Amino acid sequence: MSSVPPSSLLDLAPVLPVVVIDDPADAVPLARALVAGGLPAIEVTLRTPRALDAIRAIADGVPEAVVGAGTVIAPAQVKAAVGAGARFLVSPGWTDVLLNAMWGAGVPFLPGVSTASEVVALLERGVAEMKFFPAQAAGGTAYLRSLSGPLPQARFCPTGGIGPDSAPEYLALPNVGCVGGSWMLPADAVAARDWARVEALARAAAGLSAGGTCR
Ligand SMILES: O=C(O)C(=O)C[C@H](O)[C@H](O)COP(=O)(O)O
Repeated sequence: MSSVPPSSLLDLAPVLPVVVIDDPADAVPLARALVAGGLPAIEVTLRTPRALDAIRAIADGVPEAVVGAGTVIAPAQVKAAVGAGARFLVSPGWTDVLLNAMWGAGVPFLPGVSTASEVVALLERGVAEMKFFPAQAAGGTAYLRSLSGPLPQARFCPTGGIGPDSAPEYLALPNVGCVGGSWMLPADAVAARDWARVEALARAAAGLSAGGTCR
């Protein structure tokens, strides 16, 4: 089974796919397509009733993937996700209660922030890697660039409204490790189980860098 390297969740790949899985039977072929395309870290959002089953299926069936849970907003979900095999946790926002639960889980985590005060509060607690959410709506690259002056020690995975065209501009920022997004999993491709198309989109995403392509 793969484990998240001690260095950083943000350095596994330039793009972290954010996945919504309705049918756990899709989990393994979907994860295989992403891994084959060069995106090993996969965030399965806890937004569907069978999300934990999807995480378990990927953890068991695709050992080369690094599967994590997204949309984690309650301590009970932390426990359930790690129990299902999640190797990292991502939240859209955070509270002290949630942060304590994620600290206690023993896996890397990215709490969500969208303001400077939230960043400072996380740094105060010893957390320097976070999700910037919702990235485009909360100020995009201009906002993150502004944060990098006073708060250079904070590193981000911006997520929300990012696509292949805007990703390179995020990746060019000194405080961005990777970007999150769902564009490599178009709803019609998933509905049609067109895993070859998902793999091709993942491959293009994996090749993104600050310059545009070929990291
Ligand atoms: O559920 C969560 O915790 C999220 O992170 C929401 C994400 O922002 C989107 O699912 C991905 O954003 P899009 O690339 O705009 O689709």
